[in-house]
Amino acid sequence: MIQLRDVYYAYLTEPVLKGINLDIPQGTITVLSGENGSGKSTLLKVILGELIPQQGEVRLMDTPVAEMTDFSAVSYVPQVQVMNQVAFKITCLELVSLNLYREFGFWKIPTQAAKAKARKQMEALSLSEYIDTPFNELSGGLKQRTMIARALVNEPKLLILDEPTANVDAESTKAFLAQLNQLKAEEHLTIVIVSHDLQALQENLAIDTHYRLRLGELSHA
Ligand SMILES: Nc1ncnc2c1ncn2[C@@H]1O[C@H](COP(=O)(O)OP(=O)(O)OP(=O)(O)O)[C@@H](O)[C@H]1O
Repeated sequence: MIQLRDVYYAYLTEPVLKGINLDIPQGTITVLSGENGSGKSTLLKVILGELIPQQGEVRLMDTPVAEMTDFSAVSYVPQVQVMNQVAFKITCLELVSLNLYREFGFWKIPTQAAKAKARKQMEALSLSEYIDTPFNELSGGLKQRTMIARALVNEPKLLILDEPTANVDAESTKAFLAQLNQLKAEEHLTIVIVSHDLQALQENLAIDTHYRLRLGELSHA
């Protein structure tokens, strides 16, 4: 699903990523940890083709990422801050439905079918009571969960999560990680998680591989 070969990336002169090799098979859960500033977000951006490495090769779903035009099978949820707001008034259901825009048809507005799918996805993440709530009024944890519902609604093959349990209480974290296990087992979803919350992950998540990024190099944790 993801392959990196000898990848170097530098913003300025000193490389942040120094010869990264990585193989992530389909249907696995990979955890990526490392100190603040160790390059985790940079690595995610390289995997997603947002940053082009100066050296090395990045392949997503057997295609060089630089040649990919259709990213519909890839969902990325950046870290959500409590202060994150969307610029216009929108309910959670509308926000989740918007990620089905490929199905909107001629009028380019969410269809009833898209809304029904979004509703089902929100229910699966225990968000039923927030369907009509304006997104900007939610707490950080609920915003995070709504963004994850949005990421899952178009049935991706690859889900990349940056600090998904930050600002989320212990009980919701546990429920959310159980859902990730289920998505791996039932949908064969490939999941990559950047996290500091290692104890919760190790206790509740069916992790296949845990890598640590340190001084620009990746090793098994
Ligand atoms: N746009 C940029 N321009 C220059 N340097 C940058 C830029 N973005 C990040 N860096 C530097 O690259 C290094 C890695 O940053 P990155 O955000 O990838 O780390 P991180 O492990 O994700 O950190 P955190 O855990 O704090 O999110 C840091 O030294 C950071 O200051």
